[in-house]
Amino acid sequence: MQQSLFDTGVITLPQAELDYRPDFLDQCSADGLLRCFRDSLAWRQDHIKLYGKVVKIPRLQAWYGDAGTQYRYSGLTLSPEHWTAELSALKLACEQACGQRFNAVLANWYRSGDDSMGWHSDDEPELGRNPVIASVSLGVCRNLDFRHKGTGQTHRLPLQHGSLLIMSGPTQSHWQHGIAKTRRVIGERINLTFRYIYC
Ligand SMILES: O=C(O)CCC(=O)C(=O)O
Ligand SMILES: [Fe+2]
Repeated sequence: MQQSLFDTGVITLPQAELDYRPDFLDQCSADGLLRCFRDSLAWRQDHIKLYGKVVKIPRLQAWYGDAGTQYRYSGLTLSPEHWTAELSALKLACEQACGQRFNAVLANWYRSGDDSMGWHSDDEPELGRNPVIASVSLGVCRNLDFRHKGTGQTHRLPLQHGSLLIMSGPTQSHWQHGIAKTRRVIGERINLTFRYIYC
């Protein structure tokens, strides 16, 4: 872990609090965690209902957390798997970087440029007001796009292997974010968003 108290990367957008730390993990730790999470997490192919049709979510996901932390998303409810040693260690590093506790993590595995995540805000009631979300990226660089709900302003943030993005304050109230598909032939990426769920 390479971050220090002075190594901050604030991104200035209206009505958002974003702090991007590209060097959160050293190369060797990031490589090891990518392999470890890909091979050992309880990946699932979930389905959601979209305009009355059941469709595959365009990525694999896994939900880990303390007992009682449930993940609700588009009519889907996931119960948490038990923390693994590697996830717990990464959670601790995120807690130290953010100065706050987390009790759950959503892992997303984008197997290729064909996998994506649609526009959304992490604003479910169980996250509380102005949630702090710590997002760790491993694998190929993908763009996280932001779109302001009122003005339509957009901002593109490439998320590097081993980076940490902290979203906090009013970000989720005023902005949506998503990962677009890309036609470039690219490899895989795993993203982990650590959250605090009120339950
Ligand atoms: O893959 C990413 O960087 C975004 C993940 C995300 O927005 C989420 O898990 O809510
Ligand atoms: Fe999100």
